[in-house]
Amino acid sequence: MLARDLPIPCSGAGGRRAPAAAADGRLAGGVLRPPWGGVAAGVRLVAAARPMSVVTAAAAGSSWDRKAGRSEAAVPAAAPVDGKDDDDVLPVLNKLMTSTVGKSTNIRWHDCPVNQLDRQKLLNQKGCVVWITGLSGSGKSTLACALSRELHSRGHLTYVLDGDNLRHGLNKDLSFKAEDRAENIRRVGLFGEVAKLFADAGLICITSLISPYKSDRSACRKLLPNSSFIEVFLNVPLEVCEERDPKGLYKLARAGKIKGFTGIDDPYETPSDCEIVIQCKVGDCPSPKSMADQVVSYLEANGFFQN
Ligand SMILES: Nc1ncnc2c1ncn2[C@@H]1O[C@H](COP(=O)(O)OS(=O)(=O)O)[C@@H](OP(=O)(O)O)[C@H]1O
Ligand SMILES: Nc1ncnc2c1ncn2[C@@H]1O[C@H](COP(=O)(O)OP(=O)(O)O)[C@@H](O)[C@H]1O
Repeated sequence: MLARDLPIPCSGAGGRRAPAAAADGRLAGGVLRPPWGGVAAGVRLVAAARPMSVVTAAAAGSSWDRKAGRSEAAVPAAAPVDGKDDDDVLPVLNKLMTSTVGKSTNIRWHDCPVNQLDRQKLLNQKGCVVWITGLSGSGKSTLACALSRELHSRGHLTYVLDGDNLRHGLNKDLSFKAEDRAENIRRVGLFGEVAKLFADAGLICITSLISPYKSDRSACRKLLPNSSFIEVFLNVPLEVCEERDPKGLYKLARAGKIKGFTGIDDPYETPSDCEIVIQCKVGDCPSPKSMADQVVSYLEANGFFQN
């Protein structure tokens, strides 16, 4: 089969450069192709900036650090292609552009011409993650729902990822041991597995998980672009949560029937660098609506409702 007959993927490493994207440089890392779809003679193959750990371009002698790959267009370049026929060149280029990420070998990142900025313009908002953390019973789910209702009524697209709900599906294989809690958080936030994907889609993603460990929360924060991780600490005293005890879990934990319950015989590490603290005292707790308004004000003041 001739190279010109090969299907052209969305864009990126193997794709045709879309005129609009080429004009504003968005696909600066894509392969420049002549109209018939081959690789233009003399054009150096440049890998698009994308999150991958190591590019297995052994022949080109390059490796690619994940962080560097994200911030600038690294160039694990192909050998010069001059003088080669399409049929010889494309398989070589394809091989050079595959990578190994974790246990996934020979994979390739595909960029599409519609990017996060385009989606944000469409939605008239900036994608972000509002990460609500606090003890069981502190009101995380209530705040998440109130916030999403408030934002929805103002015309903003949101999606709620609730710890309890996720444990009904995606995370149902995980217990409450420290390593499983960490994995729970990792799937939702770390490596952008879920929350980051939603933020990248341009949505205001609201997560409500106990997320008791600082290290797990800050690992999630590091993954998201500057300022798009907004940590909201529901600072509700244990005695208030225990008094509420809507699921009867504190009672069971106190009776020793649930082991490793957060706040009872498992730690909750209080956030020290969060964007928003919602304070609740015994007998004096803001209403769900006013908690939601506090978050909305933050988003407004920090430009999340502009594209
Ligand atoms: N041992 C133990 N400790 C804490 N919580 C427990 C435990 N066992 C079950 N549950 C119920 O699970 C909900 C918390 O799930 P999360 O995914 O948010 O927890 S974590 O972030 O992984 O720590 C939590 O829901 P919320 O009350 O909504 O926080 C509890 O209902
Ligand atoms: N701001 C609030 N004031 C009074 N009660 C609240 C408030 N927020 C939540 N609650 C109540 O506290 C209990 C726990 O709330 P929930 O949202 O399920 O907490 P979490 O998701 O943190 O476990 C529920 O019975 C809820 O109605």
